Amino acid sequence: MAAIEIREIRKSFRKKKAVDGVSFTVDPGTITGFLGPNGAGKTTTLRCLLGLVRPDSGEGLVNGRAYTDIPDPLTEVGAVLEATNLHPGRRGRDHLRVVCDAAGIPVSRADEVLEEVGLTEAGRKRVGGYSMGMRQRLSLGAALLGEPKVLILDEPANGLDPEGIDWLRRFLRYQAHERGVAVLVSSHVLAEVEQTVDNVVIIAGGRSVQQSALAELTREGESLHEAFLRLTSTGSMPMTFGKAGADQ
Ligand SMILES: Nc1ncnc2c1ncn2[C@@H]1O[C@H](COP(=O)(O)OP(=O)(O)OP(=O)(O)O)[C@@H](O)[C@H]1O
Repeated sequence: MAAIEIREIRKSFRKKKAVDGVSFTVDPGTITGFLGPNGAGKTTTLRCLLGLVRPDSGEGLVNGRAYTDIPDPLTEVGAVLEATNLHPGRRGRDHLRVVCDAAGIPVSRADEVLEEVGLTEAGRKRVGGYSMGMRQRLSLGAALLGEPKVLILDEPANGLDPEGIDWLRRFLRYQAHERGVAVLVSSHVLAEVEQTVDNVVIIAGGRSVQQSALAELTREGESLHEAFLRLTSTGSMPMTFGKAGADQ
């Protein structure tokens, strides 16, 4: 059974179609990059999967169940959609301990996880003083508390410096390939995605335009960046700048 299954999800906001029939699966032990231009419908799809938005039709399943039907979701699914809902006055370590308490997870996991995400020292400081990269890592840490076998991450590389990005790549590969976790990760950092993922799902305008192994997509020598532009480009971005461009 697939660890994550998206079945024909459709969602409109007012009359605008945000997601228009997206389907794909993610198997245990694999990393799938979920890619698409701005506004393609990635976050909406992930929010439907996590029960935060009700799709108009279709469904998202984790281990064969809707997220909202999972009794102890943190032990089955780790999700980070945005790293902003952190209390600025709370210390990083306390944030994790509060999550443990609420989820019935032993608080000793907080220190283990701080070490895993490289925040052992910083865990004693208040989150208000964290950089964006530190917030990302703390949010990722919170997602790991229940030792889930499914990870769903929306733009986890946002705000990470090169060392942080390198760490994230090794971390995701460890989770998938050593621990057997199913990882679904959206990203715009294609050079990084290319070095990290096993499979790609590319959507544009709410519809799937590619689902395959990364190796299959780039088999003809095309980079992921080139393939992405070929599959998703609308030609709506200006190609020239300044006066010369304006005159043409
Ligand atoms: N709550 C909402 N209300 C109205 N429109 C929304 C809402 N959420 C998303 N949309 C619209 O749905 C479309 C898809 O948005 P979504 O955030 O899912 O795209 P995305 O692929 O995650 O984009 P990005 O890469 O820019 O984060 C966009 O046109 C967006 O404006």
